Amino acid sequence: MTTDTTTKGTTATGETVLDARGVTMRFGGLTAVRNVNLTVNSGEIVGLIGPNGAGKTTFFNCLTGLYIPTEGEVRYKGQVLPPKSFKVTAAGIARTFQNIRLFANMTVLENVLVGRHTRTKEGLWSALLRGPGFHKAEAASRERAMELLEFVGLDAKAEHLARNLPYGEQRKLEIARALASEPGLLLLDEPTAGMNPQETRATEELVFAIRDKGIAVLVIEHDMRFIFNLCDRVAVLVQGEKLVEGDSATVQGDERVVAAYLGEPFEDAPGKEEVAEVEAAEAHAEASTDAAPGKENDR
Ligand SMILES: Nc1ncnc2c1ncn2[C@@H]1O[C@H](COP(=O)(O)OP(=O)(O)OP(=O)(O)O)[C@@H](O)[C@H]1O
Repeated sequence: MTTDTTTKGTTATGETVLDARGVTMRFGGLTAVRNVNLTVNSGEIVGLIGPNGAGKTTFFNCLTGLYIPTEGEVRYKGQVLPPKSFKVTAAGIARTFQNIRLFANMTVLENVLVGRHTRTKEGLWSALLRGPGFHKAEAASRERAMELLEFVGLDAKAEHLARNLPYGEQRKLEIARALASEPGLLLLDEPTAGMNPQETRATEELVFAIRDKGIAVLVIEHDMRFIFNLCDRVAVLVQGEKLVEGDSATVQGDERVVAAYLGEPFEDAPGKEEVAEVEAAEAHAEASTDAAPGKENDR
């Protein structure tokens, strides 16, 4: 079923950042992801699309240590990933979630600082004793967090509570928090869900800017315009399997992708001829009813 028509995007620079091989995830009798291979190279933005329930988020969870794949292997820069999400983050993969997961009662800045914990060396005792090492590390973290907030356009709201941000800004904050772990690969799960067209456009620009900073991106999205504008390469999952992979034009023009989204016509669905036959029979029946004697009496 799997067809690879991979073409290299113009911005792809070669090094394989993510290499998922034969990833399968079963939940009891349900195979949510079946034997999926996917690579992301440095400098690339890769899209993962598919109808609802196709297995996209499950695949993301297999990449980020939230699930241990039933079969298969995931490598980041050549190293097999440990099956724990905090270790995956420490290795260099960060993600955002389909349902925003911020600390609602913390400030915008604090949320980003939380995202930096995998990159700070200062331990618990240092934090409790608040020695000079702690203060230095904290100052450096705050500076970096502010840079990231500026990057996503939220620096002016650093002291606002996360819960008071409009929805589109909460999504930006999630991205800033993910970037705080200084990843080499960023996974975005439906980053434009619930956004208006302007916010979606701004998110597109933000993802390009992230890629330009040397971070590879893998993105799940239902907004096809966003995906096809953005991605060097797009993989299509259908019922847990990779159906097609290629550049935007290849994927858009593939009849199997259209069929997967719109649904195949029923095998016995009426064709044009059958429809014409039925219409002719109905017209005939109507004409004979009009000409029937009882009809004249009704007038
Ligand atoms: N923890 C789980 N236990 C059992 N089944 C699950 C679990 N997580 C996902 N599934 C099932 O796996 C299949 C794939 O779900 P998944 O959420 O990965 O799809 P998706 O492509 O991300 O869908 P959507 O676009 O709607 O978010 C679905 O049938 C779903 O019900």
